[in-house]
Amino acid sequence: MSRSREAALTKARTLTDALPWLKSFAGKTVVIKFGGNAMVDEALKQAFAEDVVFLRLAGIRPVVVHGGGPQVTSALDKLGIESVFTGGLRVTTAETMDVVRMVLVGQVQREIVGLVNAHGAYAVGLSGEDARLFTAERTPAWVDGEAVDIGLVGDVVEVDGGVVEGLLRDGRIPVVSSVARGADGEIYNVNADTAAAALAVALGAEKLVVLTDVEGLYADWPNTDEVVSSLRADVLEGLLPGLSSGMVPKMAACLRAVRGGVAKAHVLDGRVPHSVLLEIFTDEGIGTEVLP
Ligand SMILES: Nc1ncnc2c1ncn2[C@@H]1O[C@H](COP(=O)(O)OP(=O)(O)O)[C@@H](O)[C@H]1O
Ligand SMILES: CC(=O)N[C@@H](CCC(=O)OP(=O)(O)O)C(=O)O
Repeated sequence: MSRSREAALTKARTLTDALPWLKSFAGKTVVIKFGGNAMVDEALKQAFAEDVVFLRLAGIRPVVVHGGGPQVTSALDKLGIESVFTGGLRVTTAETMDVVRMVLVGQVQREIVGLVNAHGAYAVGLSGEDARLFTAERTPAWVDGEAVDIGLVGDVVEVDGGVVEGLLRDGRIPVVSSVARGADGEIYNVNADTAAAALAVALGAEKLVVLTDVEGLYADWPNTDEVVSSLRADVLEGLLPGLSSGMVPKMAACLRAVRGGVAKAHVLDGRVPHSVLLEIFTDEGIGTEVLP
């Protein structure tokens, strides 16, 4: 067989290999959390935008929930405000909250919307405050079994997904920031992994995909030799109290998603270009999957 014919066949096989996945995900909702640390490279950001547009054109309903922790930290640095994290969550004063809202909704969300819309009229940005998408309740951080007050940090206690459902019905790609109104009228800073899980549950999503800046959950952090490729909710629940910082909200979000009816949650390496497409349309065992 000629070399060009062989190359053509390989390409065709790559496309037909995706067929079973295209069939099983058609019409399904997939919530993707785009992490702040996976968001620092221009080429990766563009690859991510291509992936969500690809999903949409393949008949899947992608919903993006974005982070932006590193971007918030750098804005606070410029203002001379120190960033403090407790149990993986940012200690949030009223002054910090103003910056969080400005950076997440006004900067990071706008940038993702722009990247996606380079491909067509798809992305619509929303804050969790819009149409009361999220209602939050002030939450402490938990350190060694003790509750520690961390200011205006909220957990999502109610989701009104109507606005997102409406956008999906119109063929749009919702891009959601993790800022939420409290039932008390206060505005809260919600960790983006937590917000993504709450939204995935409320929308009855098929899958929650969490992009980050490591290969997945390392079995023996800070040793990075072994990535846990698959774990069940009950096992994860046992591991959670022993996990360190950044992974705590992430793995707790995966647990919340699968316990809330999402078929599978996945932590992926956002540094790998097109990791979302690889996860959804191929058999590659990448990252860490969490099953109910
Ligand atoms: N067991 C673990 N496996 C992988 N990463 C871990 C683990 N424990 C802590 N981490 C840290 O968690 C970080 C990811 O969390 P975070 O920085 O909040 O990510 P993101 O900005 O993507 O939400 C990793 O970069 C790593 O430093
Ligand atoms: C309460 C809390 O910690 N909120 C986060 C919200 C952004 C976020 O979660 O961004 P990443 O996903 O990039 O970490 C923060 O202020 O950094």
